[in-house]
Amino acid sequence: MAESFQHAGHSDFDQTSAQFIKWFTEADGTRWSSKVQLQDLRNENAGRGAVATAEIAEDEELFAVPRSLVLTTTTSNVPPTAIQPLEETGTWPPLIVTIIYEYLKKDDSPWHAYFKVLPTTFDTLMFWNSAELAELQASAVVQKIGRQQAEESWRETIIPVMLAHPDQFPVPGATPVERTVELIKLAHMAGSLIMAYAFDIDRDDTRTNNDDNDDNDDDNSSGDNFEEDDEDEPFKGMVPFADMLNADADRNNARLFQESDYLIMRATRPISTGEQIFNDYGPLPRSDLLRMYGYITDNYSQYDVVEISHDLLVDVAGKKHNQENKAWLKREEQLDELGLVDDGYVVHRPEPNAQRLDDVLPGQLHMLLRALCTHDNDARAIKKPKDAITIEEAALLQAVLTKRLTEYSTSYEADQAICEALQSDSPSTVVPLSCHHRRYLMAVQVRMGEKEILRQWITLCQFHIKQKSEEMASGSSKRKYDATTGFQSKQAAKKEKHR
Ligand SMILES: C[S@@+](CC[C@H](N)C(=O)[O-])C[C@H]1O[C@@H](n2cnc3c(N)ncnc32)[C@H](O)[C@@H]1O
Repeated sequence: MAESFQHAGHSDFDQTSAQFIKWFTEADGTRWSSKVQLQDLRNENAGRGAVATAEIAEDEELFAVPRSLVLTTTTSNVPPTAIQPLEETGTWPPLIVTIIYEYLKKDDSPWHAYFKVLPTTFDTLMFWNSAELAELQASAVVQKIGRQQAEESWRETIIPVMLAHPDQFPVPGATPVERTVELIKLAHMAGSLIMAYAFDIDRDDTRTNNDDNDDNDDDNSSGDNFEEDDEDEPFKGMVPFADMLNADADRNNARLFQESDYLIMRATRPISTGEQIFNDYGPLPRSDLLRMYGYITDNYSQYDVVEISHDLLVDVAGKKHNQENKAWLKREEQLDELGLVDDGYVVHRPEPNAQRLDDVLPGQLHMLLRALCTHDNDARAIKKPKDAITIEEAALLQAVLTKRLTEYSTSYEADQAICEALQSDSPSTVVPLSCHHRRYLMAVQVRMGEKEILRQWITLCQFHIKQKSEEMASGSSKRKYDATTGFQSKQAAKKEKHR
């Protein structure tokens, strides 16, 4: 839940919701089912949310938003002179400027009642202080926040444009430096609204949703710095009411569909009376959910990931300081040409019933392990491994994961004790100074999830090594037996060759 909600009294909060509903229902062309109610869910730390007041059938329309009500760079009257200079900067910067423009117009903005229900402060990682971020320990998400890069980019793009139009962007400050400070604060607010509230607006007749981060948010991984310039980058807009829906992993039961004149929210499952209506933000790991939306729930833990850096892999394999090792450098170049080298590799949480390393190890990681384990005088070209993971490869992976685990400064068990204390009657005793209680708990839960994954993978490696060793042992006693008969099977000979 965004922080600003916490301070509003019940009547203020309800009154703002009522004014927003009135504005929405009176706007030209909107439709809204009487079975959908906007509710105060602050007791669940979830701000506002939509709840079903009667049984809703699958596919039933919940509400419909005409395109004219969607806040975009084209529906707003933001001066073209403020938008045109940003044409080459992607979708985010012009929309940030548009949101700031409408926000500063206050009562004169057609979206005034809508802004009243939108937060101005957030719990997303962009707004965590250094003590709170430190509690995420070695989570790779910390490197993805990009606050400084965002601000640097804004100083070159949107800030000059807004400073050049002081009448349209009236902010306090006697000097451009002072006004820049105010505009940066507003850009953080607008950027965070886009991150957590905006939808991809397809221009053709296809489905749309604010799960723009579906593919684990690669469009937004650098999107924190709000400087996308990908030609395929989707057009974005703020869709009133649709963005009042919360999300919760597999409890999601609604989706936004795009038609030529309308964006329509429909139920994707039957929804019972009293049930919350959830949109789908995508299968996000909790680290990214925290980064982009500022909340987590246990239901998202199934999507958690850990990142292993390329440097760590190479380091543990003993190749890091091996600039003289021409064989390895050549192999690394080959891997790069095949598009297999990244700064980091994502390791997903194994399915609960996963038992075999061979079933869960991604092909890319297997190829890297194979390349790292290949003997230096083996000049064969790198190919996708067709055979099982070797003991050496599993041992290298286990060593990498074990080292990765040591990068987190507390043990899983210590975190478990912290979580229990935080959920006890006197939680404040364990909250470090300068940390907000809820943020601290979420950070501990995220780092625990990552440690859990590392431990699960280490167990899979250990099991694999044990099993392979047993197979080898029984294979060699079989060969001994075979030797007496003078027979060695083709398969055993092949296995032998690959060891
Ligand atoms: C698209 S908005 C949904 C409306 C929001 N609850 C509000 O009151 O403005 C997304 C934000 O809602 C909150 N949110 C969404 N789903 C949630 C959930 N399951 N639990 C807690 N907060 C949630 C987070 O603050 C998130 O950034």
